[in-house]
Amino acid sequence: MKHPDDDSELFHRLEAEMNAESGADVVDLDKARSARTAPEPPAPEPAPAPDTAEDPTAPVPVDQPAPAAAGPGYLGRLAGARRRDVIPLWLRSAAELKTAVGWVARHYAHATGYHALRAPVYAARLALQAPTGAARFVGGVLRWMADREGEPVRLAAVRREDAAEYLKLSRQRDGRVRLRTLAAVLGMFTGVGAALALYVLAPGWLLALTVGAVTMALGAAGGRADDPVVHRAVELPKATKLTSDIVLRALGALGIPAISQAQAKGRDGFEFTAPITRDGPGWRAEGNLPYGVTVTDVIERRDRLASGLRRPLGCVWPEAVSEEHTGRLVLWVGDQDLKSARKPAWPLAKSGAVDLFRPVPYGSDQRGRWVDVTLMFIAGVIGAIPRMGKTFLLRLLLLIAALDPRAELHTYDMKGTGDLDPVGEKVSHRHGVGEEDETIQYALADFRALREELRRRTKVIRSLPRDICPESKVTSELADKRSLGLHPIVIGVDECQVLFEHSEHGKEFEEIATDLVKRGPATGIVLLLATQRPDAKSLPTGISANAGARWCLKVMGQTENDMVLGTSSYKRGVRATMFAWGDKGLHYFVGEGADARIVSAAFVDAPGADAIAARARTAREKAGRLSGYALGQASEEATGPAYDLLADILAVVPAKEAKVWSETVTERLAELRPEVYAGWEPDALAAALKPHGITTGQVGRRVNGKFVNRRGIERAHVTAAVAQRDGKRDAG
Ligand SMILES: Nc1ncnc2c1ncn2[C@@H]1O[C@H](COP(=O)(O)OP(=O)(O)OP(=O)(O)O)[C@@H](O)[C@H]1O
Repeated sequence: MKHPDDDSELFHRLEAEMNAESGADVVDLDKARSARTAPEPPAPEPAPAPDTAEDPTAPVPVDQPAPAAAGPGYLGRLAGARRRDVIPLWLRSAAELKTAVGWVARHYAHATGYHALRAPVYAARLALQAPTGAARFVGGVLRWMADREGEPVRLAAVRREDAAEYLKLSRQRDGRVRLRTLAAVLGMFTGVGAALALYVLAPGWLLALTVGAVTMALGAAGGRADDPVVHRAVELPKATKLTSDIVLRALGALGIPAISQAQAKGRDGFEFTAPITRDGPGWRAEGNLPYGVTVTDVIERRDRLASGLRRPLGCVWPEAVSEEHTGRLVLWVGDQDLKSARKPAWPLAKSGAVDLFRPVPYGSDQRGRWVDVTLMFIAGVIGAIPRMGKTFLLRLLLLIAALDPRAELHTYDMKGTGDLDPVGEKVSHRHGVGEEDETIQYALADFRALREELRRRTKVIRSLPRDICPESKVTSELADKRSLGLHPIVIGVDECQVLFEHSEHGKEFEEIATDLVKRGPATGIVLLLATQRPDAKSLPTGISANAGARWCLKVMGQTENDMVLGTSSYKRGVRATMFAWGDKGLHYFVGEGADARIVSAAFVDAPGADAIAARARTAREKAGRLSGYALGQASEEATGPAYDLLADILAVVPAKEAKVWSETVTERLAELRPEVYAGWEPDALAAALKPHGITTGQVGRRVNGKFVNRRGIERAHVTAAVAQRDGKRDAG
């Protein structure tokens, strides 16, 4: 830093005064600074020498003396050491072991089948080649007997006209030929003798076996190198082993100046901190990038890295290590592209139930290991551009919720394509499809009721004794107690922007949803929102900022990325923009108190979802937990194409008639739907209304000037029952 001369003088004087006051030595800062950059600082002294203190021009050492600079001692370093697993994780994982054993078994089963089918062809070809093989064998033996291998040396001696050498070689050859001829004749006799003995003495099968083996051996000897009889049953992919050279080559090709410069000077530009090892179905390299280079710089250039490694993009996964510095890179290179790699089957697809308070596997990471999610105590957002698997992911989470019979599901498919119907129709307490006014009203009534429920729950929790509810939140045990009504409530809304952007009720939806996101988790209410347009309007900041779980499939830009995954995620290298178009279901998952992880959601298609939902429904029926929308569906299914008594009553009793006699109602009903209501008496009507919680009472009317009292119903009771059943407040 430069000061104008006079300023500089003043600066130095002030500094000198301040230091003199504090009893410190006067130091020339410029010189002190230059000492820091001096190539070879003088050997550090334990205490400043007296002449240094007196001489203001003497450089001041800024580095600590050697013992202090050495950092923590041996024990300290041991305490802070990171121990590598004795048994690697992949070896401890039963699922991975099972997968690996399965692959090996399938590989050999395939190879056996392939060759067994072709065995007759192999036999025929070998038999055809046998004469050639026999000729080659005889020729080889004759050449051996004649010592053909020594011939070039003998000829060389002839060319050199070296008589002594030639004589020596000839003598040696004569001896060798004699011996070999003898051995060959003996072998021939033994062979022929053995053949004759076999022919005469051996059983048929042994003879056949021997002839077969000799023929095959001769056939193999008669083969051509460029046309093998047996071909490979499996072309193994050439997943090259990841070596340090390959990693360095790829890092050098990224165009990051610090790495390129280091490599130009003959250094590595990357310091490996652990050996490159197998990690699941791939290789793992770990090390330090040069000073100032961050893992984010590498993630940004993932496509170049893939090019440098000569691997498909879906195989190359650079990651940061959260507990280390920002230049610590873990590079995982899979054997197969993640999107084409076979996913393990979802454990809950065929059987099993869920306790929502415990972690449940819902997807697998790049290494094929299951990643868990605990749906309780979170509010979650799912964001992605269209067609990346957002709805499938939401449906998967709702299926998980459905498999806990205690959970009350509220499902809203605002896109209106029926993707959530498997869950909605079979288990949901409330289910709405489409963005029509009717659905919006239905959803609004439900949201309002949920807000009331939230308030009720907070009161219940507050009233519970500390020993039963120690953390002021719902527990699995509390959820079991039906009398408390604290069972999990899981609300899933696909294309939630339809609600929040609604011209009339948008604000109210936003208010209630924000409340549910903030206070819902502790009271056992889980709100899951999915949107294909993650911006402040479709996902209000009050909601996105408070969501405890975030799932982000492919998005196009930094704003959407940070909107779903949290502020600064993009900067920290958590970038859902790097997913390819084909990476369906692949997403970053933030939650479970862990750093962002790349997860490939389990794939459950519509028929699969139907089957799981049917299982969930059976479990609910057994537990007597089926309610609301799904129950309505059930009774309709059971009674066939039916009538809706309450709706019919509302149809025949106009709003202006607050109270009406039962006989009048039955008369009108019989007119409306004679095939159903003909012959109904007031008693039958009373009995049919009883399950809906509606009782008949005395209704007075003036007939011919006289006041007559008869049994009748109140229209308001019917509208209330319909509202309660359907959540339609405006049913009347
Ligand atoms: N986990 C997955 N694994 C493989 N493929 C998936 C997965 N999830 C979804 N897909 C595929 O992606 C396609 C799109 O999924 P989905 O309908 O959920 O997308 P979306 O993001 O909801 O689209 P939109 O915005 O149009 O509603 C599906 O047809 C499905 O085949």
